[in-house]
Amino acid sequence: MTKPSYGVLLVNLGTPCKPTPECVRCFLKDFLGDPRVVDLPRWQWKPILHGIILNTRPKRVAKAYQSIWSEQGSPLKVISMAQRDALAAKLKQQTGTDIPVQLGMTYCKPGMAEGLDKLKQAGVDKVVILPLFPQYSCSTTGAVVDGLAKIFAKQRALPEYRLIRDYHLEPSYIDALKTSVESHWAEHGRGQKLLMSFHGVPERYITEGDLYRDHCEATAKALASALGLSAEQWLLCFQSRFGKEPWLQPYTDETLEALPKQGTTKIDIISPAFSVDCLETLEELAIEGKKEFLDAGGESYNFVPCLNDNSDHIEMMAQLVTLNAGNWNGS
Ligand SMILES: C=CC1=C(C)c2cc3[nH]c(cc4nc(cc5[nH]c(cc1n2)c(C)c5CCC(=O)O)C(CCC(=O)O)=C4C)c(C)c3C=C
Ligand SMILES: [Fe+2]
Ligand SMILES: [Fe+2]
Repeated sequence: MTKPSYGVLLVNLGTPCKPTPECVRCFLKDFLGDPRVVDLPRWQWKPILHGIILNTRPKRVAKAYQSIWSEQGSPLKVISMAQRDALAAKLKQQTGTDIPVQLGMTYCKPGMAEGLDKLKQAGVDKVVILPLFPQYSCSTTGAVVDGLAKIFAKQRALPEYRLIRDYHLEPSYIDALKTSVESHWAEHGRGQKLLMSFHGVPERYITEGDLYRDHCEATAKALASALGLSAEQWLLCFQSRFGKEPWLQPYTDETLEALPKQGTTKIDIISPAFSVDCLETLEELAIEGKKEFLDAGGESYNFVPCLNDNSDHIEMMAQLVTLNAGNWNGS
């Protein structure tokens, strides 16, 4: 059998293995313990994390996970694995060769080390690494790079690797989002405004150099323009704030509460920063966001799912991978 010329590591954030307070605690300990995510000095953050957050948050968040859990497990992991399989099939169809694709997550299992090991066992020493965060942030893609450095620090030989830092303006990504919104409109009708709700980060990360806000704004403008929306027909907002310092604004929850009072009672909402549906979309937007909007006087609230394993999303990943593999293709 011919050796594959390279492999692909798809990376997503991570998720608890079970929707129980114990597993959520273990996930939050790993995730919120990463200085890329919460960058406060350790002496200040560790007592808050271990003394307060890990004792109070897991019970509440486990309930939220239970409301979205599927028979196969956490949606984030289940859909990411479907993406992995679909991408491997697409690459085989396009290149005629078996290009191994593995999933690795920054936190919890399967980890990036496990994914890289499997690629090594498949015989590849060249890897395209695709973090599934379309917009770069130090708190996501930055954390992936730190995680890789920790793994590589324990190895004598390193694979050759190419990292796709972001794809926030990739035409095939914008096109896939456009198609998804248009088919949603065709099926469910169209609201007065399209809200594009991105995961937030502390505002300070941006003033200190994170590219995230610029990337979100560029994605949002490109999508609005692809859909032919005028300035009054769409809004950019940021969800999931955490802690006391200011995060990127406008906040999604405050926007949802304010819109009906301003005469916007029918909306569609999409979350382009997430490659797969997860707690932040299925619970925070599709369940809680809807309640907030309807309670504030809204009449119609339609959540547009993430691109997940849609064929044009997988096609986009295959394009990004083969482009970045460059001279590895066929080597
Ligand atoms: C505390 C700081 C946080 C930063 C900074 C942050 C950035 C960030 N996160 C995502 C994507 C996801 N976050 C998810 C869950 C989640 N995020 C935070 C906190 C920060 N995120 C917490 C505490 C949680 C867990 C839930 C909770 O306790 O409220 C998820 C979902 C995981 C799942 O299992 O479904 C994703 C995905 C991005 C893209 C981002 C910065 C750009
Ligand atoms: Fe667990
Ligand atoms: Fe998050």
